[in-house]
Amino acid sequence: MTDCITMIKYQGLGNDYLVLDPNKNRVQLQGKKIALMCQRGFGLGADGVLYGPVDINGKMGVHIYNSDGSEAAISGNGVCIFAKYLLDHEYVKEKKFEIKTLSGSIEVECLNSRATEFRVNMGKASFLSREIPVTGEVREVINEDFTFNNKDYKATCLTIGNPHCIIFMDEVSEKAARELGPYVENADEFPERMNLQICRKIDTGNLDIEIWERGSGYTKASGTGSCAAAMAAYKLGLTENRININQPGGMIQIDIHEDGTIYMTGSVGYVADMSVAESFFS
Ligand SMILES: N[C@H](CCC[C@H](N)C(=O)O)C(=O)O
Repeated sequence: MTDCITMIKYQGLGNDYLVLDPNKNRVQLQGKKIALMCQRGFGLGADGVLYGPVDINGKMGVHIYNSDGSEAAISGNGVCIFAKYLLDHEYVKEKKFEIKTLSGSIEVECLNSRATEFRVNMGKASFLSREIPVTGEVREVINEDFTFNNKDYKATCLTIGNPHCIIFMDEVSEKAARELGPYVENADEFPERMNLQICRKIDTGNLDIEIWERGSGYTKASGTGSCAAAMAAYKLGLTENRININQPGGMIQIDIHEDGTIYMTGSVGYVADMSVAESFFS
């Protein structure tokens, strides 16, 4: 029997990823193969692929891919899932360690013995247009007028290492996210495309969000999306600095520190070891 390729599926509040470890499989990853693997009809079904551990600037790191095969600099749920993988497979033994991503070194802390709860230092956000990026003169993109699909919206945009557009609405639903998401993701104002979170304030400690991810479409949860929604609400003076972000897959707690550092607390679960057909890689 030919060497089978194993991928391990995990999920973070229903935001599911396949981990492909190059130390355990001799494979070459290409974008279109990732997209095929992630398909829920012809493939294994996932919101993305985590390829690692690999060496990134001399540190243990992970490459993060969306289900369309595009590479993302950061994923909050992805980092929590990869941290669990590293602990489950004894790449690390400490409870606190760093994972290198294209957006930098991310400090993670495992909060329980089953390695299902993690606290992640997601760094600081920036609302600066040239960093997100958003076209036009350099400014902070706060409560700005945009037109998507011929409708007018007020949006706040920021980067958490990946770009996010936050729109507060009275109706936050899967339907609304699916309708608006593709227009925001691919708007001309966003040269590197865009993740969308539509939000409703419940009170100064709770937001409801629905998500349309750049490169993955509708998902049940988003770590960076939760950080972005919380940071936008806090910047707009709508919330305290500890905010529960309620989303279809569950709740992610966000803490914003005095210096602007954002911490997220997320939960992840192991789903399955999968033996994958060679045809996905040939
Ligand atoms: N689709 C995102 C990356 C994954 C974000 C989300 N799954 C998370 O948990 O942060 C992007 O292209 O920037």
